Amino acid sequence: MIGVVQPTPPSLDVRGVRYAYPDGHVALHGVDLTVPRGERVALLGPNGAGKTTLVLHLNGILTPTEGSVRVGGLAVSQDRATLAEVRRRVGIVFQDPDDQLFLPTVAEDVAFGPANLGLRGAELAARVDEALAAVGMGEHRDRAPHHLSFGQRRRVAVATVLAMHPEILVLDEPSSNLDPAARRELAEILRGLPVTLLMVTHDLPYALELCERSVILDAGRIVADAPTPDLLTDPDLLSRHRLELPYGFTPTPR
Ligand SMILES: Nc1ncnc2c1ncn2[C@@H]1O[C@H](COP(=O)(O)OP(=O)(O)OP(=O)(O)O)[C@@H](O)[C@H]1O
Repeated sequence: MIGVVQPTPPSLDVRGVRYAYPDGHVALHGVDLTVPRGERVALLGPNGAGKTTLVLHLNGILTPTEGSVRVGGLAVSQDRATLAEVRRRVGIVFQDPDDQLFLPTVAEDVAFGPANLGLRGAELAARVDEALAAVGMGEHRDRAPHHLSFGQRRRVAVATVLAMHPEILVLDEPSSNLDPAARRELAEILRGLPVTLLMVTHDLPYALELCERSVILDAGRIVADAPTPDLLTDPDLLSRHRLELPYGFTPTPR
C-alpha cells in the first residue's frame, strides 16, 4: 500500500484573530501568524501593541472575538480536554519566574506539570532530569527555588515548561532583569533547545541573537514580518513603531 505522507502542521497558526476586551477596547485587529515547527520568532512591538493579548490567545486564556488559533494542528477551544492538551502544547514562561515556582524544591516544581499529566515513578524522574539538564540546572534539583539567583530561577521556570514536551515555547521578556553573564547563558541554552520558540521582547539585540525571524505588532496589527537582520537594519521602520536599538549597537545587514 502506498502511504500518504501528511505534512507536519505548523506549531502555531493564528488566522484573522480580532479581540475586543469586555470594555470594548479592540486590542487585536485581525492578526495572522504562522510559525513552522522548529522556527524561532521574536514578537516585537511598543508598549500596548497587543503582544500579551496575543500570547493569552495561544493557550486559550482569551478567546478570539473573530478568527482562530491552532497549535500543532489542534484548534484552540474552550472544550475541557482540548484546553488541557493546548496548555501542554503551549509552554508559556512568564516574565516573573516566581509566578511559576511555588514548591519546596526545584525538582518538585519541574515534576508538577508532568505529574498532573499522570506520569509517575521512573518516567516522571526521567522527565525532570531531562528538563533540568536542558537548562543546566541538574545539580540544583534538591534546592529551594527561593534560594537560587534570579537567573537560575528563570532557567528553572523554562524547565517546568520543557518538562511538558511543548509544541511551542513562548517566552515573555526572557532577558529582563538578567545580568550580562546570565543573559548570555540563557541565550546559549535557548539556542540549543530543539523546540519552536516565540519570544516576546523589547530587547532587540536578544531578538537578533536568537531569532531568525521577527514580527512587529503595533496597535493590534502585524506591520512587519521578516528576517530579524532586515528589520533591525531599517531605521525608519523601527522609529515608526517606537523600537530602538541600544546606543552603539549596530546590527550588520544580511
Ligand atoms: N483587561 C483589559 N481591558 C481593556 N483593555 C486592555 C486590557 N488589557 C490590555 N488592554 C489594552 O489592550 C492593548 C494591548 O495591551 P497588551 O498588554 O496586549 O500590550 P503589550 O504589547 O503586551 O504591551 P507591553 O509591551 O506594555 O507589555 C493596550 O491598549 C491595553 O491598554
